[in-house]
Amino acid sequence: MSAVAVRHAAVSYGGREVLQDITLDVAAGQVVAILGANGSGKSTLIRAILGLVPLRSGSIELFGTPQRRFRQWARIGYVPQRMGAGSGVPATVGEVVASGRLARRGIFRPSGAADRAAVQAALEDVGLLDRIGDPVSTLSGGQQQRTLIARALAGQPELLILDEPTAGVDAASQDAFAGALRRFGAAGGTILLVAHELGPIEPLIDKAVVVHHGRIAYEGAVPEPAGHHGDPGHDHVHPHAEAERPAICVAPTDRMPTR
Ligand SMILES: Nc1ncnc2c1ncn2[C@@H]1O[C@H](COP(=O)(O)OP(=O)(O)OP(=O)(O)O)[C@@H](O)[C@H]1O
Repeated sequence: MSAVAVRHAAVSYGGREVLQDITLDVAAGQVVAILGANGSGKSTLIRAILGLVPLRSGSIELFGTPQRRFRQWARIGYVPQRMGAGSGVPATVGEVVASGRLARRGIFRPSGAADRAAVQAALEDVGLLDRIGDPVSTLSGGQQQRTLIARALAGQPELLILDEPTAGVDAASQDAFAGALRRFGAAGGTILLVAHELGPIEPLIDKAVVVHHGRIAYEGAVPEPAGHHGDPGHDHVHPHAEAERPAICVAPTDRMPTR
């Protein structure tokens, strides 16, 4: 079964078409990365899947249910593009992560042992359990981002949707993040993420989808970033899994090949 099934979806902002004819499947248990240049429509696609922006045409199903009838939002954990939780909110790390339990337990029921255990497990997973009582504002940007990932994990979702979760974060946070995703995937979780640079999560990716000017330009194995690999000084420190991998543009500086 598909966790996410998008069919011929189009999205417009104020009459300007931003996504056109998007068809995409994320199978249960799959790890799918959405790549593409700035402004290509990646975040809009994620927001459409989450029901945050309306479709102009086409359809989306979540776990086999048409999105407009889907109510089981606790099955989905969402990590937004930028940290908002630390800016001006005097909450502790533990409180932010505990807010990820709300959809699961209902807002009027006090948190119980299961909630506290889930919060602790999620913080341990991202390597921040020792910061549980600290104000979020005292954490680094990467640690704040890990807090948001822990918040999503604490809800024990089946599908994690992440929008550029590691953009600009330090290497330690990237590694902690990759470890948490690896464990989530190994336990059967489904992951859909927008990424600019895959970094340590590249080995986890089952399918890459490149969005270009609002359309899906490529779907398949993780592409080589065009324009860097061929450089004479390029340092080949990572293994190449297959002899032939498609070279396609994923960075804003890359140019699409003309067809
Ligand atoms: N709320 C909005 N209203 C109007 N236009 C928008 C809105 N959000 C995004 N856009 C436009 O839609 C296009 C796609 O934006 P989107 O954020 O989906 O791209 P992206 O691929 O996620 O880019 P980035 O990598 O910079 O986040 C851009 O041209 C953007 O300016």
